[in-house]
Amino acid sequence: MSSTTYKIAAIPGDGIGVDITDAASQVLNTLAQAHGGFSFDFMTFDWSSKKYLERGWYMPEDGMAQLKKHDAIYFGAVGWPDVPDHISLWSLILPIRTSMNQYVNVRPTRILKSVTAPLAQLQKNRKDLDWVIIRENSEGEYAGQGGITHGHGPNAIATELAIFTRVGIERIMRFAFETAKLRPRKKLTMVTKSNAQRHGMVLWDKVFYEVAKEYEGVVEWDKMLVDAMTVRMVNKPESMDTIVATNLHADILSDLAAALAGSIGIAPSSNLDPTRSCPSMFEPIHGSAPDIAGKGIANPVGAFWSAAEMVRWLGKGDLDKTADQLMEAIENVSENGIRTRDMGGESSTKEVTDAVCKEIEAIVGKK
Ligand SMILES: NC(=O)C1=CN([C@@H]2O[C@H](COP(=O)(O)OP(=O)(O)OC[C@H]3O[C@@H](n4cnc5c(N)ncnc54)[C@H](O)[C@@H]3O)[C@@H](O)[C@H]2O)C=CC1
Ligand SMILES: CC(=O)C(=O)O
Ligand SMILES: [K+]
Ligand SMILES: [Mn+2]
Repeated sequence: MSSTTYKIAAIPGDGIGVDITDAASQVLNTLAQAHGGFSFDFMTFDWSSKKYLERGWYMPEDGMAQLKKHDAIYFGAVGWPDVPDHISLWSLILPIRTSMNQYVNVRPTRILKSVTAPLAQLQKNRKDLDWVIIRENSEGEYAGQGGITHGHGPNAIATELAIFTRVGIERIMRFAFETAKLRPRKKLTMVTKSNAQRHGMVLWDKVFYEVAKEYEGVVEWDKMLVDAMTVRMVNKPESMDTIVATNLHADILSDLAAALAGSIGIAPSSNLDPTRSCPSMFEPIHGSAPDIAGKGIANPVGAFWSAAEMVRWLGKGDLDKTADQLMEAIENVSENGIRTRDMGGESSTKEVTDAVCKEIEAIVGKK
C-alpha cells in the first residue's frame, strides 16, 4: 500500500488548547500507524497569547503563507485573561477563518454512547438529538466592520456592522442543502431573525427561498426565528436535522446543542474551504477554559471528534471508515467509564487519551 503524508499545521494556542492539541496529535499518529496507509507530518506554531505578551504579535507577517503550505490546520483555542478577548480572537482565529476562505463551519451534535444528557427526555430518547449545525463562517457580526468614535467618554459611539452579501448567503445555503440531502432525515431548518433585523436577515431569507426551489422534493425545510429556536432545540429535538444559521446565531446555538448533548467538551467543528484552494481548519468548539487550564482535566473528546472530521476531509471519501473507527474508539472508552469530570467521570485528559489510543490499536486494521 502506498503511503500518503498529510502536512498539518498545529496551532495549540492558549489554556486547554495546548492540552487537547497534544492529545489530538497523539491520537492522530496512533490512528495513522494502526492504519498503515497514511501518516501525519505536524508542524507546531507557537502563536498564543503568552507569546503575544512577550513579543507583541500572534502571527508573523507571513503567517498565512506558512499555513497555506499545509494540507490542514489543527487548532486548539485562543484567549487568555491577560489579553482583551477581541484582540486575541482578531489576531488569530478570525483572520485565519477569513483569509483561508473557510466560509463554512460544520458543527455536528449527537449524544455519544453512554454520555449522560442533562435533560431527562433526551437521556431516554438519545437518538432524538442528531443535528448538523451549518454555521456561516465569514460574515454577519463577525466580519469585523464597525468602529468607535467620540472617545471613550459619555459621547462614545460604537458600531458593529452585520454584513450579509448575496454571494455569502447563497454559498452557505447551497452547502446546507447539500448536507441535508445526504442525511437520513433530509431536513433543513433555516434560522433567522428577520422580524427585528429588517435588512441583512431579510436578504438571508430571500436567498434561502431561492436556493430552496432547487431542492424541492429532495430536502424538506422549515424556518425558525432564533429565539424560538432555542425552545425547539430543548423541547422537540427530534423535529430537526440539519440547521443553517448566521455566524453569531450558530455560535450561540452550537454551544447550547453541545450542552444538550452532554458537555461543551465533546463538540467538534470543521472550518471548511469547500473549494479546497486553502487548508481547512479543525478545532473543538470550546475556548481555552482558563478556569480548568493547567489541571490536566480538560475533556479531549471534542478535540478527537474534530480530528476524526479532519481525517474524513483529508481522505476525500477514502478514509471515512477510518474516521468512523476513531469515533467508535472514543465511544468505547466513554462506555468503559473512562471519562473526564465534565462527563461525570474522574479520569484525566491523559488517561482518556491513552485509553483511546489503546482502543484504536484494537479496532483499526483488524476489521
Ligand atoms: N475558537 C476559539 O479559539 C474560542 C476561543 N474562546 C476564548 O476562550 C476563552 C474562554 O472562553 P469561555 O467563554 O470561558 O468559553 P470556554 O469554552 O473556554 O469555557 C466555558 C466553560 O466550559 C468548560 N469547558 C470548555 N471546554 C472544556 C473541555 N474540553 N473540558 C471540560 N470543560 C470544558 C470551561 O471550563 C468553562 O467552564 C475566552 O478568551 C474566549 O474568547 C472561546 C470560544 C472559542
Ligand atoms: C469564537 C467562538 O466562540 C467560536 O468560534 O465558537
Ligand atoms: K476552539
Ligand atoms: Mn463559540
